[in-house]
Amino acid sequence: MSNISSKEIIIKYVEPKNLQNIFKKREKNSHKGDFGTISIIGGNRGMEGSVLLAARTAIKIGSGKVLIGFTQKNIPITVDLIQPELMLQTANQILKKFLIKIDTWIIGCGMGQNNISNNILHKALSYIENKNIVLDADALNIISEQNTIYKNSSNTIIMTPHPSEAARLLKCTTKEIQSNRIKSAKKISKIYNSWTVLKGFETIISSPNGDILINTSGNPGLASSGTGDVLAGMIGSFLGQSNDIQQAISGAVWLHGKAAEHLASIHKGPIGMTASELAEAAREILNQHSYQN
Ligand SMILES: NC(=O)C1=CN([C@@H]2O[C@H](COP(=O)(O)OP(=O)(O)OC[C@H]3O[C@@H](n4cnc5c(N)ncnc54)[C@H](O)[C@@H]3O)[C@@H](O)[C@H]2O)[C@@H](O)CC1
Ligand SMILES: Nc1ncnc2c1ncn2[C@@H]1O[C@H](COP(=O)(O)OP(=O)(O)O)[C@@H](O)[C@H]1O
Repeated sequence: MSNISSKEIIIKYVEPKNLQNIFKKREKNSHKGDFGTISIIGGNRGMEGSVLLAARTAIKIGSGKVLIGFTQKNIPITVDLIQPELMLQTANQILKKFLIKIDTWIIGCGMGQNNISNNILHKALSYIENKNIVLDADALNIISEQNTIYKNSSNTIIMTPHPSEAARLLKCTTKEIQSNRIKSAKKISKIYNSWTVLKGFETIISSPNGDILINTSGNPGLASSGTGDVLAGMIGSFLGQSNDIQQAISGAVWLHGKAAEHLASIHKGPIGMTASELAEAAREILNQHSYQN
């Protein structure tokens, strides 16, 4: 990785040559159990698209099995006709029936901040043990109001705030976050004992102990609804496929940006690029990089 030293920190940049635990060929005798069982919790009324985007992405970039747990009383749809591979449940059913089968959780996409989502987040964070949990969107908004929510967790927590969500977590303004993005990401990691992915132009990744990686792939085509859900799906999917947490997170962030660059190169962006197209492009680039030699 290329290093740029400043007085206090060494900044490293995400580079594909350092992502070999993620971009790799599959063993000939592999089976779906090798590639993770992911559950995505969220999708309140009117925001079902958010979990669908994350889940469709996770399966497209290689997860073995993907379940959605809607934060609603009943499932709003019984099958996703675009991606019928997905298993659809309510969040409560997932926590009751599938808890020990799931190795990676993504919680928060379109989850809302009502009683049901609050209750589900509390349950999930107290029931899940020794797993990877990606906390996105409304999970972060809820936590920012009640930050004692997961004290002493045995789980590895990955927080993926955009600048305004980061501002809510740190109780400051979005402008303050943007004026020192590295410091903000490190601070979130320290306070919440988490990996932090501070999204936006040049996404910052901070490890729980404050090591920093910066990603430079991407373009303004990503400034569009649902691209964050796609990123959450990618991070969760790679976490389910590898034990290398740093590579799983940085690989997802890099691939997300690279997919946007690919779409722009074939004139499907940056203007009008959609989150759904991003997942398709990411699959193409992932296969190219994994099978290039
Ligand atoms: N299809 C769906 O159902 C979708 C649902 N979504 C859900 O909608 C809910 C609201 O999320 P939103 O993120 O829209 O609303 P928020 O109010 O959390 O944040 C939106 C605002 O954050 C600021 N912001 C974001 N990125 C920034 C950047 N890079 N630099 C500076 N400022 C930035 C901007 O002011 C922006 O208007 C969440 O539950 C989310 O998961 C979204 O994920 C979009 C897609
Ligand atoms: N100008 C930009 N350059 C690079 N990446 C961007 C840019 N704008 C947005 N992104 C990326 O797009 C994604 C947007 O995520 P988010 O704000 O959570 O969207 P949503 O809530 O609509 O899903 C993040 O990964 C962010 O880093």
